[in-house]
Amino acid sequence: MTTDYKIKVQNVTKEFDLFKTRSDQLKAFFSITHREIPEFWALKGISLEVNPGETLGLIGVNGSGKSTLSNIISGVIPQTTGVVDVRGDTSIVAINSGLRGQLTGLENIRLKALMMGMTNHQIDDMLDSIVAFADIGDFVYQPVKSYSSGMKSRLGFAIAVHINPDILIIDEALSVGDDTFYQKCVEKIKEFKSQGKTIIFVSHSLKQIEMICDRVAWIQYGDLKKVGSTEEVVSEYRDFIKWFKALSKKDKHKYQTDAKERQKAFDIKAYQEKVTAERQKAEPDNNHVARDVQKDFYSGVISETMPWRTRIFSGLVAIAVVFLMLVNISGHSLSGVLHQPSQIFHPTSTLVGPGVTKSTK
Ligand SMILES: Nc1ncnc2c1ncn2[C@@H]1O[C@H](COP(=O)(O)OP(=O)(O)OP(=O)(O)O)[C@@H](O)[C@H]1O
Repeated sequence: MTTDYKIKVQNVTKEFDLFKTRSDQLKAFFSITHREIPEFWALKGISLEVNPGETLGLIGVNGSGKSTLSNIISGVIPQTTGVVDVRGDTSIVAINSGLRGQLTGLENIRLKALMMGMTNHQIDDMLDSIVAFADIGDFVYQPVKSYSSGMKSRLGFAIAVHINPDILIIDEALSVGDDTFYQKCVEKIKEFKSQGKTIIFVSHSLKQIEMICDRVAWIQYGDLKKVGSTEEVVSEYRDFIKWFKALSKKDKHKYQTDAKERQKAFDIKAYQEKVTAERQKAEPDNNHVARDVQKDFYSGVISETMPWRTRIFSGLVAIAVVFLMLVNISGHSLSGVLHQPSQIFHPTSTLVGPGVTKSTK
């Protein structure tokens, strides 16, 4: 791995819990161990780098993990383990992400630009240009939830290119627009490339990949199958698609089911041990390899479950709140109850009617 990368992804995994109900999700959040919930590993340890000014294509069959990886790189979702080092602002254009359905097109433009640190004055200056690029007419005044996927894509792309990010991530956004819009986007992407910007381009269209990308990463059911020159990787991927298409319906189903089963059965501890062993081999004099790998795996990660200390603290706060409520209801002073705790069960007065109390003493 080099040091002058724009994006580095190292040993990145992503686990999704396959909850059946909302209450299962809530229980798992508070429980000490929630491993009885089925796991699904959308990414099983991806390592790659993107160089400054490079356009990297992401290809792979449906459900292979392309969107998960691009969402992690753009900070939309956290990784489960691994290092994600992104040197610059990212802007992601995806068919179904980034825009708030309740807000109008104009409000979305303002929100996204404000989130990127622009001032209202700067936003006013470029508003007309964004609206003209999106070319969605009066729909710009309507809530985004009423847009077609092509319109969402147009608006998303228009916003993303105008806020001028260092890194542009395009996830299938060109596949839903019409030809005129597609050409406009391609021109803009070329302009970005000539300005030396870094682009990650996710697409099922190998023609688009070949036209736009300098290198390609092929993601296959959570693994990085191959990364290399566009020509080489696309050619190998085409061979795979040809082979897959030639399978019988039953064999296709088996191939996909086996891959998904492996994603469910993925053992993160075994993977960490494998990475540790490999690094130890590469760095025989390093006595702290296990510690370094543990740090790389978990230090940059935001836990989606409540950490132990937070659980204990939240529990103590909840007990204190209930205790103070009971003291208040009992009518005794806090010091009195602390002195003689049984007082909490003997209120000083009882309620006999609306706003009327009767002393029990
Ligand atoms: N929130 C989630 N909960 C559970 N599983 C998820 C979640 N998001 C994604 N997945 C699963 O993770 C895997 C990877 O999904 P992802 O959307 O990254 O694939 P993709 O390569 O972008 O697919 P496509 O080409 O169809 O867009 C899929 O099996 C998907 O079902």
